[in-house]
Amino acid sequence: MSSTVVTGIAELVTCDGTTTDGLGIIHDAAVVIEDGHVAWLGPASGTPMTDHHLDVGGRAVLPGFVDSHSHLVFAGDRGDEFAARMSGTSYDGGGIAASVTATRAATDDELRALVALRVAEMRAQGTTTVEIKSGYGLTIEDEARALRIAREFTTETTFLGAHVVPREYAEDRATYVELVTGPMLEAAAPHARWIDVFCEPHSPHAFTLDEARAVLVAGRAAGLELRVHGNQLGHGPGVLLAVDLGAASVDHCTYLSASDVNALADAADTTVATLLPGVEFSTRSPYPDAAALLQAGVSIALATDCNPGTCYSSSMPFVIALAVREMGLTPGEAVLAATTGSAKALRRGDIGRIVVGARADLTLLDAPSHVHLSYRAGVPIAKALDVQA
Ligand SMILES: N=CN[C@@H](CCC(=O)O)C(=O)O
Ligand SMILES: [Zn+2]
Repeated sequence: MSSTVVTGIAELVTCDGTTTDGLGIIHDAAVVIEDGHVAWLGPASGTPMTDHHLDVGGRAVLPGFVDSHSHLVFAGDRGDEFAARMSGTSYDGGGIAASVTATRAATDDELRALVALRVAEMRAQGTTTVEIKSGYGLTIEDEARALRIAREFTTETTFLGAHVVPREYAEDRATYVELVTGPMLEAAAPHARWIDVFCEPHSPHAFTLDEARAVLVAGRAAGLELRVHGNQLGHGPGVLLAVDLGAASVDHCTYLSASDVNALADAADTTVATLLPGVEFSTRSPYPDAAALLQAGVSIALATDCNPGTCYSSSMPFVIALAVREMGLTPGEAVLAATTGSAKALRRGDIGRIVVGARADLTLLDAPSHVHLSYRAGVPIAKALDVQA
């Protein structure tokens, strides 16, 4: 087994929670990596002997970003829909049908190549773990296919047959829910860790509280863990449903009532509120107050939601910058939400922190401090660090 030491780290942001700000920063640090895991870290003066040496030249090193919400398995483009929104058209999920048509028409190899490009784009911006949902197939075969392809890139795969009710079932929603909770779930479950549902009373295409509950209960019975798209387009029951069923995460949380916030605070050990500010950006929606959520004791995460409709950005640095500028987080709070917070949203203890024994998933900034992620918004300073060992 070979080992590599990374030196020249001006600021090592461990996110290990040992300092009051949670960032656990060590200046002039080194990290030793063995067999893909962190074997040692500390001040550079105490560096042990290793087989290989990488000097990063006075830059900051962070835990790799964890993008805990994405929809990367799709074909087609909805730039026209985005342009129309920027001229005042509002989003209601109706455009998902266009992505379903394009995705069904794509070959396996075409879809695989598209996902590979998007995952590479993420890695080039510092993301080392990504969750990928299905949801643009909406037939038994197309959902299973999306998950099979997603599994080639990540273990964090999510069955989202309950993304929208497809056009062909618009007049018979109950039959579609039976399909999603029956044969489609059976075909999808072997390729998925999670099940998700778009619970949204403000969209005629999404699922009601009762439908969403049925989907999640069936998914859990099939051995899947739960996540929810909730409270995206207006106030609704998604957050309370997620908390009630002990979901790992409820995502969007754009519109929250006081009782939603209280419920999330009470459930902070179990259910994370995953904020997706790229969606507010791309749909011209109000940003949720992330600082108030932290103040209330809610566990928060940040993710891109990379998808062809509400946010075609794969960039965690963009999301971090938005969270700081528009949602009231400090640069450090935003980094924590994009690393340990989103690892918690995936119930993963082996990522999102740089500690001995964790996976050596590291992000290198072409800058001396994590503050530059939001200070130098839009500048490509972050990338996943490839280390031999
Ligand atoms: N809201 C539901 N699903 C996606 C959008 C999907 C789309 O518009 O293609 C989201 O998370 O925003
Ligand atoms: Zn989503």
